[in-house]
Amino acid sequence: MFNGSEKEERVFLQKILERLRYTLRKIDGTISEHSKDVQDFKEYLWNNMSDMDHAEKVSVRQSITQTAMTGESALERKKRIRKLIDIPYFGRIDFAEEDQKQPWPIYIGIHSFYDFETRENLIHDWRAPISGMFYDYELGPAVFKVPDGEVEGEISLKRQYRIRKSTMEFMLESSLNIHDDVLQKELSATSDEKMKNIVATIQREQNAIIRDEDAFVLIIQGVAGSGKTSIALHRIAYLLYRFKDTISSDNILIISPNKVFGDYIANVLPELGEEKILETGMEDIAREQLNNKYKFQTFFEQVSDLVHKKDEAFSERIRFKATFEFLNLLKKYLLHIENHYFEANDVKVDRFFIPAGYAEERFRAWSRVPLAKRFQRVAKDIVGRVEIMQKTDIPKSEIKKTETQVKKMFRITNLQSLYKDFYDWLQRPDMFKKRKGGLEFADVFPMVYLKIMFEGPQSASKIKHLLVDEMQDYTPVQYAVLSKLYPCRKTILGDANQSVNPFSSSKHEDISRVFPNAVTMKLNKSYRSTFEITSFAQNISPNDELDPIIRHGKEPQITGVKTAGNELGKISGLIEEFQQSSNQSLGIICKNQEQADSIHEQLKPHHNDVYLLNSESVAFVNGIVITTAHMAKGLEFDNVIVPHVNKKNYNNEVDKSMLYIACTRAMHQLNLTHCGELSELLRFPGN
Ligand SMILES: Nc1ncnc2c1ncn2[C@@H]1O[C@H](COP(=O)(O)OP(=O)(O)OP(=O)(O)O)[C@@H](O)[C@H]1O
Repeated sequence: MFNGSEKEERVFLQKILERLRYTLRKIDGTISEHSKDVQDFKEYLWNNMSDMDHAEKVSVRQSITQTAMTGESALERKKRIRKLIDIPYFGRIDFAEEDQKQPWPIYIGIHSFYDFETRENLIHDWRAPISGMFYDYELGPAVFKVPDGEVEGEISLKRQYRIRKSTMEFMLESSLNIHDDVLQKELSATSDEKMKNIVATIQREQNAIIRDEDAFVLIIQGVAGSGKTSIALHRIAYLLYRFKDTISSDNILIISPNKVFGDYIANVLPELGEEKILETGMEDIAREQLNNKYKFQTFFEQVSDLVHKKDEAFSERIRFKATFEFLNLLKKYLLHIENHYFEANDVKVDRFFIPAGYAEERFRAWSRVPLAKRFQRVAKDIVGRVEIMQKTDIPKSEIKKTETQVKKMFRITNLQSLYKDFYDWLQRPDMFKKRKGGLEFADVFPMVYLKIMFEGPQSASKIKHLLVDEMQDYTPVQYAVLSKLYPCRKTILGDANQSVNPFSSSKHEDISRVFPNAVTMKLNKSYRSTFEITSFAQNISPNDELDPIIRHGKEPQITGVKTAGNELGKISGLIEEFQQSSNQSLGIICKNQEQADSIHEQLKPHHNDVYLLNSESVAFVNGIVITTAHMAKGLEFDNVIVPHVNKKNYNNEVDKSMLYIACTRAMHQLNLTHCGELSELLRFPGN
């Protein structure tokens, strides 16, 4: 067998490293040659400019561009080879096609490595079709796809390696549960500053999602810690590889909940050798679509208001606008205004008169054009007709006047008045309430939707794939807006159990109603937390489908104390314990920002390295972080402390969501503290 023993594998690794280093030296040589060539061309151009004709100058400039481009791609290759020198590969399968006797070893890494001198493909990219078998099969029969069908064969060996800084730390021979052993090691490690790639341990059900090429809209419903975000980013890397001729990183947009989350995940794609992708948030989209004309409450503020005060009417308005039925009402209203709000009149401009009937006929004829755009078209038709009749051109000023007259035939054209009118038409004027600081957040997207449908979207988008994370926090109207703005392929992921606003959360079934052809895939295995933490969180918000990974750790601890001072003392003690441990990150996760601010103020004098994360923050930091459940969504910490879990602080549906999110952020250790009676939400056997 090729490289049968571990000793042979270690020798082979050295050989591969040698080839990689040799290639790196060659690339370095090429790069300096190219930069010298560019320099020479430039000097030549400079010195001979006056004697050269136009064609000659163009030709030299083209050579400069060409050489510079070749130099850049050499630089790109250099980056990849450097990464491979650190970790050349992480897996191997030996595969024999059906009619072959001898299996053929396939080493799998983050990138491929083709040795141009020996003409051998020494390392295969994890995204190559053949590498897919590493994730999908154990020993025995296996299949992979090729452009004209499938190749069947047999896997006779499967190995995993952990190589770091060019040194093999361990190598594991495949038996049925080997995959689990390596996975367990990865999951037990302490957290990193940024989300990391998981190429070496992608699980079969995750691989199916990463490599899915059929679904136009793919919805991933996954339990907390099931790898949704990781998988979605690996999927993007896969799509960029698979469709490199038609899609590049600037054709992909991710909608993420906040800047901290964006920063936290920003490293995954570059680690996988791809460029960063564009990122935006729902509020930015709304601001752009509304041309920055309207002030509005942010989603964060809406959730804060909900957490702070009980205002049944406010909750009811949110609930009402978060249903699929509400989206249908908006659609019906648009139909209603199209049919009833245009009252054609005779057009009388300085030199001409056109009867109302013609304006009416033209308005109906343009039925495929958004209402607001039709005014211009109708005016143009009217002017065109007059020009034919009068055999003369109509001056611009009269065209403008015609347009104004046509526009006036529509009962309401101001967006905000139209939006208000919608509630009058519904006979629910109580559902629209203006607040001091601008629109309520629940009104923002219905208004954006109305605007897009009334006026048409701002501009055609270059986005070819849209990624929506934390899907549970967006309403059907928000999805309808996304579908109008980005009529491209989509991957939408989230968890209905982790909504920060249960009054306006969406389940995958709700989202499927907006995208009827969407394919839903589920991830039920939870990887982030120890079995003990996952079981604890399950008691707060049970989910029968959740399948926890069996990795054991300390039982979560709830500590009740007599005074607020004692609670702070307990938290301080836990911080010291953490500082003496090997763990890297500690999240102190509060219910709302005031509580986070207050704990921060009180802890600061004793611990100068605590960092407050709020909605203004733009970057994630490792270490001791004090934040809210809302901000912590999507993030993870080695240790988590949830303070103030008393009856008064955690008692309703919103609180339950916050508590669940907070607890599921913990990877290895979870502590909860309270002063006063323990919250009912935590009264389950064992507490
Ligand atoms: N196949 C895997 N191999 C190694 N680690 C994994 C794997 N799948 C998930 N993980 C780890 O599990 C943790 C959770 O992953 P991720 O944050 O992507 O999950 P999520 O479903 O988006 O979580 P949540 O919804 O709770 O925020 C991360 O530490 C990730 O590295």
